[in-house]
Amino acid sequence: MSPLDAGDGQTLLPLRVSLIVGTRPEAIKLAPVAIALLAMPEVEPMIWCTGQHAHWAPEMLAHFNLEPSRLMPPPPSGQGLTQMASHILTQMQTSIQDDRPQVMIVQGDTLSAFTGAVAAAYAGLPLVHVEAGLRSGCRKDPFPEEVHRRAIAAFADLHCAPTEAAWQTLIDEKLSASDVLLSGNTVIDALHLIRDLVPANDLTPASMDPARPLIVVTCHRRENWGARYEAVCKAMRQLARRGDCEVAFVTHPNPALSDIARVLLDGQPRLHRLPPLAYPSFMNLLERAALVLTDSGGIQEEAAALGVPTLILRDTTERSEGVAAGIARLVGTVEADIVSAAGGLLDDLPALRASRVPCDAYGDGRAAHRIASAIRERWSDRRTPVVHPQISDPAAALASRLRARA
Ligand SMILES: CC(=O)N[C@H]1[C@@H](OP(=O)(O)OP(=O)(O)OC[C@H]2O[C@@H](n3ccc(=O)[nH]c3=O)[C@H](O)[C@@H]2O)O[C@H](CO)[C@@H](O)[C@@H]1O
Repeated sequence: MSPLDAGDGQTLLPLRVSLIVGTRPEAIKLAPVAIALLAMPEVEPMIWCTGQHAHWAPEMLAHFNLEPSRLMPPPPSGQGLTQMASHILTQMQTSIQDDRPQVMIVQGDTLSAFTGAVAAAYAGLPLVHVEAGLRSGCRKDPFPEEVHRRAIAAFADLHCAPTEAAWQTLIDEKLSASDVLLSGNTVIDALHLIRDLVPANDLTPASMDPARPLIVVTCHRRENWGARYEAVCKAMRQLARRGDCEVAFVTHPNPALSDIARVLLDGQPRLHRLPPLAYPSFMNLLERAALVLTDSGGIQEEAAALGVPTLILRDTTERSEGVAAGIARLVGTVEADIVSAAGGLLDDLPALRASRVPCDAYGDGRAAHRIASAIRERWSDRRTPVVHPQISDPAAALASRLRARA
């Protein structure tokens, strides 16, 4: 029987599923799900870019040979969370009216994920939450992600937990086990896919000595803006001055950060301020790192999968698996603490290199397949039959025309 055949001679249209992509990490983490759904003839995936990262999100999708089916107009720049949310929510309503999805998917904890969940609830549509069940334990950190995660859990019908701990969190929050899927994190699928799709791309600055251990740094979370960000930059300056390592500080285009970065990072011989990198290039850099310092969620997961020891530039993490496995450690954002933690590791390079053991706590690279299969199984009955135009009785039609002439 064809996947488009209902079995009683009736032809069914594919299930229309919209994937909400707002930011760079959502594009990376939903690309494998879109690819898995595209491989299913019973499903018609549609990627909606909300305009939150208007330029970055489509660019990241392109690395996976994916194109958005809808580009919403970005929220006007310089707006606060409330105005941005209301702009995206209005766009979401128009998109639902025009494209008539039958299931919606959101990922993680961004503003786009949150507004997508609200829009699905208002439209009465089933909602899938990818990367469900992460909790930092502190409602205001990271902000606003932690409140978004908790709110999305209240709207979702299928919760795709990336790890056993996340699965247990959702069960402890009294969700029915039949609505919680232990899928694994799709970022691990993305990492494998990108290695297959794009040739390795080495963007190391010529001034970087490949013989020295490489430290990769990213820092841009909202709660680290201001004095904390300055402290991180100053710590990197101190580490670079040791002269026995190369520091690649991959920056974020937010002017509130890039201005500070330029002032505090430039002019140091072993400290390299790099612009945001394309996903394949960033993965290439991460693979070569001896140590990573980051406040990013996705990078904690990717570094663990690659076995790169990680110092987390935050006071809490919702990704406790890496810490439990010993591949990651929370160091916060106090300058002296960062220098002492990273310096201690660099002082014993053989031990640092020996600790480079890939950790599979975040998934096995098959998360997207599990999620796509669960969606197909759960909501195939929402597919609508093809409506054929009425075939009229030719004799009756002729009789009626003759009657009309008479
Ligand atoms: C701490 C936190 O709340 N983080 C949330 C945030 O992501 P997260 O903190 O991961 O967001 P980032 O902006 O750091 O993006 C990380 C991703 O971008 C890639 N990268 C990074 C730098 C670069 O130059 N080029 C590049 O491609 C990394 O490989 C990684 O895959 O939104 C995600 C999407 O909902 C959620 O899963 C995370 O929980």
